[in-house]
Amino acid sequence: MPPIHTDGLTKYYGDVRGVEDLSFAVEKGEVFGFLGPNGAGKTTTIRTLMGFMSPTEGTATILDADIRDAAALRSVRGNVGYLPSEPSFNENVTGRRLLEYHGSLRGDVRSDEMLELFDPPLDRKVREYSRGNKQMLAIVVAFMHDPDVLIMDEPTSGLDPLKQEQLLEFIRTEQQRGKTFFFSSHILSEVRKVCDRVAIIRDGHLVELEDVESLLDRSGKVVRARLGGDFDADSLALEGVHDIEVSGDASGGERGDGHGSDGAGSIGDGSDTADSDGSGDAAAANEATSVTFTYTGAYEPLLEHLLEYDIYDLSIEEAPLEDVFMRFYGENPAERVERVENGEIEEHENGEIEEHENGEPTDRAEEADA
Ligand SMILES: Nc1ncnc2c1ncn2[C@@H]1O[C@H](COP(=O)(O)OP(=O)(O)OP(=O)(O)O)[C@@H](O)[C@H]1O
Repeated sequence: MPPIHTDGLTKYYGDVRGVEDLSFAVEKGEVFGFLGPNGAGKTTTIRTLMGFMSPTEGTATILDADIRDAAALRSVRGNVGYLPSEPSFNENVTGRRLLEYHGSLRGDVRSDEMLELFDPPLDRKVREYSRGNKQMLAIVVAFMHDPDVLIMDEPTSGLDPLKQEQLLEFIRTEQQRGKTFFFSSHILSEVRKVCDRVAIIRDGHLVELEDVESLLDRSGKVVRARLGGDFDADSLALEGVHDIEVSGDASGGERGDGHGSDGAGSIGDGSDTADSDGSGDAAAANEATSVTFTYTGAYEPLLEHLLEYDIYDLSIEEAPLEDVFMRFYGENPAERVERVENGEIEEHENGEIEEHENGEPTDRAEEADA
């Protein structure tokens, strides 16, 4: 049995859905990312997995212990590390005292080693701790008994960028020692650095489960450029370019990078673009165009194309997770299920949606099938 396995895991808070019908397995030695926007159900899943709440339906196992069986779960706790989303400790004792206490519960194999990487001020009382200090203390507590399975809820939150990077690096090293990680995040970039596979949860439903490389290939990059020269927006219709927005801009910098300025408009929507700032002929030589788009292809053809212009600024970043959701899962999954049940749409195995009219496939859908 995989170290973590869920089977139809469902948790409702009264009438409020936390998560519904989650089924997945986390394999030994895997770093498994659990991704979703705020309120998607990440914490609910983790707290249910840890046995802090009973599932409404379905179940899960951790190291073969059924989470509904408190005694079984207790027997494996010593081999599970847990990092909550908002660590709460007894505020009136020192960090050192807390480590001694947790060491007495589950053992302390490596707190000294951990403290070299994550170093909260141990002799101060926890109530004096900053958010980042508390997070570091919680990380030491999660790892100090050297568990085989680590369950972590947004583990980098509260850490400064250097410590965030150290934690991700530490996770990679621990994975090589055969440790299994299940961690939630809403930050795609950190997930891509360490995870083998990701599950994406939205509105309590699992909407995707795939390896990270495939997800990133599909999610694309956000490209922002400020280009000089005689910019022709239509020429950007390269394969893999989506959601183009352009705006006129003055290259002297008075108007910032122009992103999101009043002049913004989509190609084809009839809005004025390169000249929208009305800067006139005198400024023409200094005129720049800001362009933002999503790109899913190889870099070379894109860069070759952009090099036809003077490039004042260029940034290529991963698409925010929210954009990934909108691109691939723009519809609320629960509504989608309802529409399938009502015969309004049909969902094919390749993920394509076929629209029906009055319960019948449209001509367009039939053509697509042919
Ligand atoms: N104690 C609770 N009582 C009632 N509803 C709750 C409770 N905890 C969570 N919920 C609801 O369950 C859903 C999932 O919340 P959850 O906290 O699991 O999401 P999350 O993905 O962890 O979000 P975030 O990234 O903001 O921490 C939300 O609709 C939330 O409002």
